[in-house]
Amino acid sequence: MISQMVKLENGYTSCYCCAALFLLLLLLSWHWSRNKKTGDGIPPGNGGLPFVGETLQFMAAINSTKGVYEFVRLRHLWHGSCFKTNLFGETHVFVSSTDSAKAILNNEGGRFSKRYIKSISELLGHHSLLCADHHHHKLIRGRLLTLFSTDALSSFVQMFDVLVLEAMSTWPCGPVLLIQHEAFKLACKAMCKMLISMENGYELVIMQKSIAHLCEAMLALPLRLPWTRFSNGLQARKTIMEILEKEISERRSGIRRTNEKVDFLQQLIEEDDDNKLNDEEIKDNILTMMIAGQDTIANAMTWMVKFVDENQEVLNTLKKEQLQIEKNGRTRRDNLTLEDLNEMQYASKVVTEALRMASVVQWLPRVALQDCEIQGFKIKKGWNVDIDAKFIHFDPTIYNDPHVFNPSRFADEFKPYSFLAFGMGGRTCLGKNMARAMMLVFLHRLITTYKWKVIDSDSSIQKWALFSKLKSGCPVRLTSLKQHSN
Ligand code: HEM
Repeated sequence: MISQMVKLENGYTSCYCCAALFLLLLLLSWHWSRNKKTGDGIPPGNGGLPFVGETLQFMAAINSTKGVYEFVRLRHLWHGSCFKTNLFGETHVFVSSTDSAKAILNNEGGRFSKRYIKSISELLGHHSLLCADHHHHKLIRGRLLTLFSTDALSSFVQMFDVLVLEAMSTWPCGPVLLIQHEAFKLACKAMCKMLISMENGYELVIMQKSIAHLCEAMLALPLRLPWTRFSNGLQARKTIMEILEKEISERRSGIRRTNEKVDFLQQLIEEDDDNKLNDEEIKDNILTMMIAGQDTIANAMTWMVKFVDENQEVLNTLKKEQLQIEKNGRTRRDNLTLEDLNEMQYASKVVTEALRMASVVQWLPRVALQDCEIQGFKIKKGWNVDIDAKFIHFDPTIYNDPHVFNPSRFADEFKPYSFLAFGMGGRTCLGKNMARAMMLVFLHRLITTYKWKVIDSDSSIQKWALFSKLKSGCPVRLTSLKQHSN
């Protein structure tokens, strides 16, 4: 009995000791990092706990409705415009001046290269344009660039307009409609059609679901247990890879032929250049373009609808322009063209302002390839350097009243490297013209077909979202303009 009590007591004592030791470590680490002087030229910041750094706080932000950027925003408040932290066992420095953005984005391959956290590169694949090292990236980007020609954009605009009109013809007036959901379906359809000519049916539904799971897993802890988000993401990648593999082999064997050789997959398969991409590279990059071009665009469109709804003056100016374009005749009968989009001067500024304020991609991840200095701080080789696009987009020294939605601010030239929604330099978004075109088509059809009201003004952010995403999904009630005018 006594020996049992002694055992129990010993058990309690060791528990207390462990807890006390843990608390002590926590306090020491907190105290050390808070009081750390920056006399050594290293950016200020909290190193966090031994081994895990500030990963737990980062994950807590991802799992909150303030969104992952809250982690970054708070540290800017505590430490200033450039700070250092430790995430997933690696050092990250967040930089936020246009000069540092210029130096880093223009120096691709010299002192800096791109680097995503490991979980992202595993989900996208090692040949993905987004994750490839400098040399490999140059080769793949060269191949993919040819797919994004003006001719391709021109036919994409008409195809996307058809999809938008088709979708809108099913939208109910009266009941609540979630813009986020509709925009995601539209973007998914457009990307699947453009990339692999997949238009309808079961496989498209599987594709939509898999892409959603993959996006959710991007920021998850890379735990391979069967029930984790990360494992679900890996499973989704496997499903997409299998669909692509089947598609490639059917096309190669002649079982399936796309009538028009317009889709991206067919163009990549048929290339007969010495430097053509192999099947693994093709699959990883088709997947990359699907991911790069869906959640981003769906979120950007959703924020745009919210911002415009909240700014009646903008809405009125926009309506005037778009109804005039419609009145000019073409868009009632035919599909929108690239030329029509070029006439949308004000709408184009609305799109740019929505992209600035939404800052869908919040920072641009790079890695330092050698010791260097940024914003007056020493950066060591191997550190991750994240260019904080959102901070720059809301910097009051660059944009007056940055929290006001004011498309007219883009009537003037803007400061170089102050608009980073699509990045800049050698890694600029390949689909940026496509994305802008999609937003213009969507805006034109929405404005000229409906009156709408957003019925939930909540700006909370969706948990676990890689790209800034509205939790509410932007619910709207639509009234048809056409019924009124008929
Ligand atoms: C509103 C929608 C979009 C936004 C905000 C956006 C934003 C971005 C950003 C910030 C980057 C990374 C730049 C960097 O790290 O320096 C990027 C890269 C990329 N985006 Fe987009 N994007 C959008 C739509 C699209 C679309 C529709 C496609 C078409 C398939 C696309 C394809 C790509 C590709 C392939 C890359 C990798 C470029 C490279 O590393 O060379 N994006 N995008």
